[in-house]
Amino acid sequence: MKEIDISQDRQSASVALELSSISKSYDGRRDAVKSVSLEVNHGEFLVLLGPSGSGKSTILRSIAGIERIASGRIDIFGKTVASTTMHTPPEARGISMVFQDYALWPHMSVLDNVAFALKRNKVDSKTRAIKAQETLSRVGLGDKGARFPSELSGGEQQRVALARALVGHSGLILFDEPLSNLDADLRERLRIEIATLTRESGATAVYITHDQSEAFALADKVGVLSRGELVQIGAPEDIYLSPANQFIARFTGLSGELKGVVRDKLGNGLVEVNIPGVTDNLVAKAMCTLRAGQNVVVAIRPGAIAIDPIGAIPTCNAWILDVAYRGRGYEHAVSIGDVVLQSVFSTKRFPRGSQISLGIDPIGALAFEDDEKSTSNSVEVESRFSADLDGVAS
Ligand SMILES: Nc1ncnc2c1ncn2[C@@H]1O[C@H](COP(=O)(O)OP(=O)(O)OP(=O)(O)O)[C@@H](O)[C@H]1O
Repeated sequence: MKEIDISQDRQSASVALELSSISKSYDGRRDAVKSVSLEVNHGEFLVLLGPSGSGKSTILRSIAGIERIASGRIDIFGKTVASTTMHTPPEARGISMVFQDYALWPHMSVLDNVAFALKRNKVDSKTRAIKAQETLSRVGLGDKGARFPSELSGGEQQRVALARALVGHSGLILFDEPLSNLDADLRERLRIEIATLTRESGATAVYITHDQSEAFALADKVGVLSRGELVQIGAPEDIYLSPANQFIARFTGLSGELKGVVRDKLGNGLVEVNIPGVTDNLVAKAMCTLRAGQNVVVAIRPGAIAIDPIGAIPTCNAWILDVAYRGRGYEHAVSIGDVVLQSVFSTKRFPRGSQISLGIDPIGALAFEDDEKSTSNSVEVESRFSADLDGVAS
């Protein structure tokens, strides 16, 4: 099988990867991926974010050639590798992959694992060993080349897998939740290494995860998936500040949701909302066309809430339900009306049971049309907030 020569295409094509309306079904009935189209530019880092079962792995495996698409087209560096009628096998797509279970060859030394990636490019054995050693040094494992994978920690094994992906300069690297088997501290360190080393190498990356803080930290561009559909794609800041719908707002981190009725339109895309029992003048950003009298759900980003705001008019009164120490400050759970807002950050500790006032910044108060037509505020919100996102809205 002739391998695709990407070296020339890479220089000419600003679009490194193009998915044109790809669909895939495993049982012939329900689509695991529904008509997904997107482009990734050369050198760009795309993260596909979605809950379990949203189709992330299916898209990644289709790009790699492990799965056949039912319809649509996949182009890599300007060459079609998959369509309804053709399928280039994985080994001929010129792609590197980093898996969550590392997928190293157990019988080969660490150096050989990395060097092996160069074998298919017909690089001579001496150059292979030199390049593999250089790349191992770049990932901080210059002294571990003679070991076998079983003699390394999980984090070190994942670094070897990263070195193997980087050494071949394949141009396109696919990451399949590579950090999910690692503990929190190591995850953060390796995330930084993946971000910097991949960018330094000039490779284009597609990375899948269900962790929104990981996605926002890594990506130039985030694609959000829900039930096999690409529901929004854009810069992390755009997705966080202007989520296309309530699902995306929830999935990317909320303190809570408040149900209310639009009192007035204020201009500049803002509306004044009456939240029964809480406040009659919550200023929120309209996320769709809204009119006075309309029922809305206001999704509140954690970074938008300030306790006892200084120099600003408070939005409402609230009570502290819980407080948790987080190193750089405290996260509070606060009760307003019959709603609990979580992850309300302050550098000051507010004791449980104390009454406080809350300021809510409209930049993180996102008003969506409420389909349920009820103004009860007893909605339960699964807050997936990570403190990492605090700064995004500010
Ligand atoms: N080999 C398979 N056979 C049948 N159905 C499958 C297969 N692989 C995935 N699916 C189904 O396709 C849909 C998308 O699955 P996929 O694994 O792509 O999602 P995901 O977002 O990667 O999920 P996770 O984060 O749990 O890995 C799901 O409904 C899943 O049950």
